[in-house]
Amino acid sequence: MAEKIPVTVLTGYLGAGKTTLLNRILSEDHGQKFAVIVNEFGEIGIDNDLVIGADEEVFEMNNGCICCTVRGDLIRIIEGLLKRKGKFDAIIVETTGLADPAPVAQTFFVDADVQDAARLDAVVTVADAKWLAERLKDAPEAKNQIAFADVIILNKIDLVSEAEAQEVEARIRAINPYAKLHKTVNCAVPLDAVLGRSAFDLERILEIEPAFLEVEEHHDHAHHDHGHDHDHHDHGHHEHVHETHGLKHYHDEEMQSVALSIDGDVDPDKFMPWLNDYIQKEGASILRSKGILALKGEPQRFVFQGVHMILNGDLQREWKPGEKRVSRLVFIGRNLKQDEISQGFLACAA
Ligand SMILES: Nc1nc2c(ncn2[C@@H]2O[C@H](COP(=O)(O)OP(=O)(O)OP(=O)(O)O)[C@@H](O)[C@H]2O)c(=O)[nH]1
Repeated sequence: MAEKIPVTVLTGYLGAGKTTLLNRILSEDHGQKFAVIVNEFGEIGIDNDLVIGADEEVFEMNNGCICCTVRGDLIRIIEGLLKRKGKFDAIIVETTGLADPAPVAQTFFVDADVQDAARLDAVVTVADAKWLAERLKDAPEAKNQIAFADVIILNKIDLVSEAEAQEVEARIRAINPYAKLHKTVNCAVPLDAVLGRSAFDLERILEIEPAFLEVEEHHDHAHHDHGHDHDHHDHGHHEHVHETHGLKHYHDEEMQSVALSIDGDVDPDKFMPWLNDYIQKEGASILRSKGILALKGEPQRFVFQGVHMILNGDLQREWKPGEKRVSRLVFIGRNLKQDEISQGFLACAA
């Protein structure tokens, strides 16, 4: 039988550094050809544009709720890829920061065609050394991502003290004592630390999730009410738990995204102060912000990203001839003031 294509699932909470790691993998001189599948939260495909070489083999899945639709989508995309077998040495799936990695990992164990041709190589979780401890308190997905990891990249070590780094590592170890852990700045790890691990250990996952392989037989993805037991628990912070295929998925209902787009340029003298002020003021509830903007009079695209109050942005490549100059922005966070954000941004139009 032909060798199965290895699949690496890249997960990690919002802003931890998944795209940074992905770009590192893709830009290294490895002589391999990867297919990249990106799932994102928010309505506008910004992540896709931030991935190096995004012009070629990047497949996007734009679903809010990964647990309900992703498996069908993922299976469809992977089946398409597998038909082109021989063209790829490996597949990398980057999940949204809010994803529970379980249903993604499940795909490789429950769909017969996928199972025949592809194997899950490893779940790689990028964790933000500065924010992980907070997220473990309020975001159940963050905990699941750690629990499911075969490899943990404890990133942004530059933002914490030695003692804080040890503390966060201890918290990780309390959840997942087995994963290989690398402490990094900008996800600087050797490629073989994340790829070709043959590390996804089903035995261990079954210890965490005994129901992992219990799947409903006649699952109909086209049908909206497809037999999930929506099991609502009130733990005080509006999380709810889906019992899907015998497996629990957590959702955080306070988490929202606001995606905005201006058909044209923004005025940098208005936009920059607005963005900086707003992020300083509301950064506690804005987990993640990103944008690609056309600044008036500027031939290059301005790209910014933020995690809470920390923002960074720079001019990247030029707008291509024929490429439409649009200004797009996404904020992801808790209890966002949608109207305020929208009015503030629209007022920056040039
Ligand atoms: N200080 C510091 N910043 C980092 C490090 N790694 C990444 N960043 C920055 O953190 C921000 C988020 O990084 P991304 O790689 O986009 O994170 P992500 O996990 O892909 O984010 P989402 O796709 O929104 O979930 C960017 O502004 C990076 O430049 C690091 O080690 N130290």
